Amino acid sequence: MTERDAVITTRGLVKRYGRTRAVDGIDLDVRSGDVYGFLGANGSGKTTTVRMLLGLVLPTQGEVEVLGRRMPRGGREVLPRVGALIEGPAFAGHLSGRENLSLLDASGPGGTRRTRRRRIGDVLEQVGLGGVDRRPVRAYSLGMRQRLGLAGALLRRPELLVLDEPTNGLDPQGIAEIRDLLLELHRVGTTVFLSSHLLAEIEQMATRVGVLDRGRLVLQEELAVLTAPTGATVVTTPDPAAARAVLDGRVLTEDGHRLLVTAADPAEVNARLVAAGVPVTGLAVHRPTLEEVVLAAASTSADRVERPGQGAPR
Ligand SMILES: Nc1ncnc2c1ncn2[C@@H]1O[C@H](COP(=O)(O)OP(=O)(O)OP(=O)(O)O)[C@@H](O)[C@H]1O
Repeated sequence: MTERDAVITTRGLVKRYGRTRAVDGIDLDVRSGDVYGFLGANGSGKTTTVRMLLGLVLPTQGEVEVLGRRMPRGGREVLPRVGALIEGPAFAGHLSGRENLSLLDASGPGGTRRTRRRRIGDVLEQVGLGGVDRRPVRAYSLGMRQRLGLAGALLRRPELLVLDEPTNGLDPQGIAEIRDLLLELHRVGTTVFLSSHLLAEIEQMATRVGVLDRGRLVLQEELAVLTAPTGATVVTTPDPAAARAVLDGRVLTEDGHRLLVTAADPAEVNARLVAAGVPVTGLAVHRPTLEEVVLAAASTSADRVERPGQGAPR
């Protein structure tokens, strides 16, 4: 793969609050075209990191570079090119979504007045709030506020989106819509930095993953590399004992009718079993799931990030 431009780089980034090391020496490497999934349990330091990236919190130690500029010094130049959504975006409750976006655009740098109306209309449509844009924000659900926050992040058509738990408060349909929207923005060239405590969300969206565990980055790698074939084949058979006899010593694990076999080529395993008269009902190249990878990297963090079908580990 060719080296893509660095979009976010941190070196030895630390944030201490009294005796708490909220962020403990992390080296982030986010490149142009990534959907970077920043995975960590609640309290692992994601929000503190995001705030430092945007120059909202000063690091205790270490360096941050965003779009080639040191932060927070380069903020005036960099921030107009970045769309950000951080926990619980603040809006004026008595104003409509459209009015809030208008205020937001007028107060920040780079929001040309001439194009404001059109840009606001576009982003409200994009996040699915086109029909309710005149309702006061105090009548919005949490999910609608989250969408409005995302609309605010998109107003300047940013090169980089930095989103802290963007699907918080959304129902499954809302989550799927935001996922599709982010993937579409990524497709047209936006780099996305996405923090989440949801393994499934990161696995579905990210091209590159960073795992934060109690302030430390315990894993950072392309998702495709993390979940690359392991060189084993998963065989499903109604007669595991017979399969085990035929495959003589190559069975790594057996789980009911499912065997994990040392063999990179499922066809070869199939041919041997079928030749010996052992029925085969399923064959697949084995790949680890993100959950397994996270577990191997740091058991403590995997215990604490939320897996599919679990409640939030607070
Ligand atoms: N302003 C602050 N003062 C003191 N401690 C703080 C402050 N902000 C964060 N912390 C502490 O730093 C640690 C990391 O918090 P942070 O909010 O960054 O985690 P997080 O991964 O974003 O979690 P969540 O998803 O719950 O927000 C926590 O122990 C938190 O209590």
